[in-house]
Amino acid sequence: MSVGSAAVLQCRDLHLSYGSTVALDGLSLDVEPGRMTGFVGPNGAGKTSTMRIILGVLGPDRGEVTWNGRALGAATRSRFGYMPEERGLYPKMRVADQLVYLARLHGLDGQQARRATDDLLERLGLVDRAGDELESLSLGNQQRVQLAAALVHRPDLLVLDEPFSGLDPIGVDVLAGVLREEVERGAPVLFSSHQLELVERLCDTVAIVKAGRIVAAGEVERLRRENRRRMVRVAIDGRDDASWLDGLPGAEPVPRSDHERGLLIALADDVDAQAVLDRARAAGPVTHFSEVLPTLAELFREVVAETPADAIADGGTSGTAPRQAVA
Ligand SMILES: Nc1ncnc2c1ncn2[C@@H]1O[C@H](COP(=O)(O)OP(=O)(O)OP(=O)(O)O)[C@@H](O)[C@H]1O
Repeated sequence: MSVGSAAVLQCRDLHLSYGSTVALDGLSLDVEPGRMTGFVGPNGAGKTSTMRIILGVLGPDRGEVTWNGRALGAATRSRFGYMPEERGLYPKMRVADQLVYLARLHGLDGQQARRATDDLLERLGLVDRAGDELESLSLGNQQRVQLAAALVHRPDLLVLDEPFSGLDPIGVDVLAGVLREEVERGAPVLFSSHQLELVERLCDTVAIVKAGRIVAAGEVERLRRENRRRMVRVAIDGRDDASWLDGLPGAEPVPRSDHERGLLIALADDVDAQAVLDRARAAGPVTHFSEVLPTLAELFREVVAETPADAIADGGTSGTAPRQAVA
């Protein structure tokens, strides 16, 4: 993966095994300032392991993590905010007390801790739950408290393991809004998720991991544009059929996964989209013609499917290079 020159956090060539299971096999990842980075990959690909290494919960067998070019130490890590996969707050403790306590552990004085807590309860829509025991809250609200716990010391970086899992759409919007504010404040966010539509909507940058290594990384828009599969959408007034494409090699109708009007057509590399437009115009009045980019979910399926599944089994010599990295 090429190095984003502005990256504040860099994971370089991380290797990690649990006994005979290889979890990370040369994973390199950049987190850049001012960006929300989505960390996606199939189950067991290595996302949680990477995040644990960033936070120092685990040490890698090989490789390193740097912050502004320097090896990570405990002092720097204490400035990170972490939302672990296994949520770890005190079930019987009241929400506000818990946040104040965590803020104090991070070195805030009583007044600062109270102010930070009140501010987060407000931003996360939890003011009226402040005095309740954590375990009495719904899972979605407990998740909001978890995020508050990661934020209470105004961290320099946020690392969040599946922060959106199980949230309803309003909860998603609340968390997403707070994360966006954090990025704007100056704390880059790295979060893992299996909700690819959400990642596409929220993230500036995405890193796709498979079998312990990054198989595609970069700006979401750029990855979608640089995907090899070109498609156009064409609507012709009064025609639903695709027979007007007959005899144009390399232009194939594809099943639609949405409810947009018109015909979706995949183009081979050597097919000029204008040739398709010319055909369409000859067939009737064209009411719509546009380029269609693959969704992140489609891109994910493609890069995950095409990367050799034996990348780990052979000790890492046959891995595919990342498709694209942030320049
Ligand atoms: N404590 C452990 N002991 C043994 N193997 C482990 C342990 N933790 C993770 N693994 C293995 O390491 C690999 C990477 O796991 P990891 O949890 O990092 O993946 P992940 O991408 O976060 O997965 P998911 O999306 O399912 O949460 C998997 O093969 C997993 O089974």
